[in-house]
Amino acid sequence: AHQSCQWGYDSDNGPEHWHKYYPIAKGENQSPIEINSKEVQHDPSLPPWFVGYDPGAAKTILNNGRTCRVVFDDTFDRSVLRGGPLPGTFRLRQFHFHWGSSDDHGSEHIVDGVKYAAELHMVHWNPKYSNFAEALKQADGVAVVGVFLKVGKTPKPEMKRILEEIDNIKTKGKEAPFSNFDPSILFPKSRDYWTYHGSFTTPPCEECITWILLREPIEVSPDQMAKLRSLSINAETEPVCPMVDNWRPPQPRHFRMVRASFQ
Ligand SMILES: O[B-]1(O)OCc2ccccc21
Ligand SMILES: [Zn+2]
Repeated sequence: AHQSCQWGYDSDNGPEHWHKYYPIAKGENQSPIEINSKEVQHDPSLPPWFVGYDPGAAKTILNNGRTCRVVFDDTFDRSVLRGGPLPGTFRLRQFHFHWGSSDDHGSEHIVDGVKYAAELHMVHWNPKYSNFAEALKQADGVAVVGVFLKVGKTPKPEMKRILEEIDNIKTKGKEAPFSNFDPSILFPKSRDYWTYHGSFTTPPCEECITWILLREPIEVSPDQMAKLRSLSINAETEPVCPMVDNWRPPQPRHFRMVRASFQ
């Protein structure tokens, strides 16, 4: 089949290959990046960010063969993100995760050398553009709130509903209803964040994302991580291939400034 629809995270279709069909993958505004606290600039003028999510906007949970994604109704300003570095309100479209094959790695962004077990991406788009496909062609088209997942002793109760659905979406293409869920319950206590301009961490790697990375990780249990790793990338009829290590390594920062909302 056409290679471009077969990108993945293996040695023969992984991040080192993506540029062949998505040349922007070698661009100067790629994500993820390494965050080095010493090079970050505290910007006291950065406002706080806010979300107003309607639990009724949650629709389905999906295994797309690369991640576990929860999709929301984004046909109007129903669940929105605003403030922080953003111009206006952005509509919540979906959230998904990236994780490792063991607890000591899996996040995409790395903070002062620390790799977290996983990274949650809450994806929003700028409704000044007619749709998501249009928005991803614009530098101010998409805003992603990134949340690090750290493994500790206590499970994160707010993750339970997502992980309970995993058994219904084990293989690629499986989808299940997922309703009445306000994803802001997944956020940590602190609203402190780093922000910089970057890209999708997956093809098409478009450089359309204002990243808002939360400093405080949320804590999940080893069993909760194991549940996430029980997803498969294969379809039901194919040999089992675990969905793990679906993260892109850090990309060159080039001349980009990372700003911090905190001292
Ligand atoms: O590349 B990503 O995983 O990170 C940001 C994003 C947004 C929408 C789909 C996939 C992604
Ligand atoms: Zn992502």
